[in-house]
Amino acid sequence: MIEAVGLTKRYGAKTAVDDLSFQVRPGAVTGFLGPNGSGKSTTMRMILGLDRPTAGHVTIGGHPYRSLPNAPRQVGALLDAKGVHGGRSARNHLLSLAQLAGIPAARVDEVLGVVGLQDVARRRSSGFSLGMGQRLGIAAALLGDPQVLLFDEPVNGLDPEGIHWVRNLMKMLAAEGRTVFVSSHLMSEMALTADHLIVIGRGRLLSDMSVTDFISANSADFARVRVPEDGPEDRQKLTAALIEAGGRVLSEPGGALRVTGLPLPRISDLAHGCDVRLWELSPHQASLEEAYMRLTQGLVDYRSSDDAKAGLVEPPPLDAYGNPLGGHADAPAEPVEVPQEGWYAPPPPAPRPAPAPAPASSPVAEPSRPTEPAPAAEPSSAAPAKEQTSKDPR
Ligand SMILES: Nc1ncnc2c1ncn2[C@@H]1O[C@H](COP(=O)(O)OP(=O)(O)OP(=O)(O)O)[C@@H](O)[C@H]1O
Repeated sequence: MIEAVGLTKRYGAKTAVDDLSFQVRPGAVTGFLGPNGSGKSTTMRMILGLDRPTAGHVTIGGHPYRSLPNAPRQVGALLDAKGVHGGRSARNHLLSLAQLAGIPAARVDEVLGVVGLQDVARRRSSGFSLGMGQRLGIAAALLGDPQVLLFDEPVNGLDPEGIHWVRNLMKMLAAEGRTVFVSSHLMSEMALTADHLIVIGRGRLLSDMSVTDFISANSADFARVRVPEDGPEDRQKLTAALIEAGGRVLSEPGGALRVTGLPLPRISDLAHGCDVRLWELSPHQASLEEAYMRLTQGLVDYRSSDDAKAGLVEPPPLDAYGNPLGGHADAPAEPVEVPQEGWYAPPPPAPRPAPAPAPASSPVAEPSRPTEPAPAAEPSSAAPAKEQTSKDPR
């Protein structure tokens, strides 16, 4: 087990890691997430004794890394796949590491086979592709058959087959009872690989929970509702009914409605009640990416948007019907568009006030949120996914 207590690292005036406490347990893949510059690599370096904490401490199996007897046999790590002597062959690189740690040469050939580099084992690593370099780094981490493994961005540069292979490898290592701690920016990959997540932002702990709990704590389920394309007035009628019943309605690309705050049977009954046929009524859960974006939206140091404050503006307060307080209750019930650029994450579930008696006039849809950042398409969405691009200018 890895245990950090009050771990802090300052570089001059910059606090890279700020009072971080967490445990990484054996038998599970623990994902380590955070925006660029949030302190993931610094934390990993402190775990491995490569950086000295300014305050706090971190141990592996109860000992600081530097006090572990024969550490390479207990802990394996991939921090930087490029940290290889390019003039050496893959085999010689591993052989030199093995000799330093008293690991037999036979193990070198074994791990070369595990990562699929046996055919290029005698080639100089300077000619390796990014993906081959990653495989060599993973081979080095596995060399001592360690119980604790740390991987910093292990799927960087890998093709889909390679990503699939890394995913299965991580899961297999965890299933063998090892501690697997892996950082990544690929949310879709983390959703498939990790059991548990530790999320940091600006060096601080934001979340430490299972993937499932993380998604449900940071996002809300929603229903997708589609009416026949030849019935715009039906769509409007249904939207008004859904809002009046306390639902929140957004318009998706392709004409579907995204509804939160109402269970599926209730939506079905409301459609039946206003005589509107449905072509689709399906349950959806926000993706890990959407939940992650929502949690970290205020803590991104490097953002590609021209407007650094995009997405940080709170929407105006709503009444029980989703109307802006002081808004126009008699405006037509038109659903607001799901934002089309950047990313969109539905809000976490929040208790709604008890609905007041329905006013005679038709309520309006929830107010537009022009400053809310726009959508990461959720897998089954009609629109193609649009990923947020965060750029680290370093
Ligand atoms: N040696 C150093 N000297 C000064 N500042 C540093 C040093 N190492 C890291 N930092 C700063 O500490 C912060 C955290 O950096 P770190 O590399 O740990 O983040 P990260 O989460 O791994 O980022 P990324 O996802 O981009 O790899 C950044 O602001 C970085 O510029």
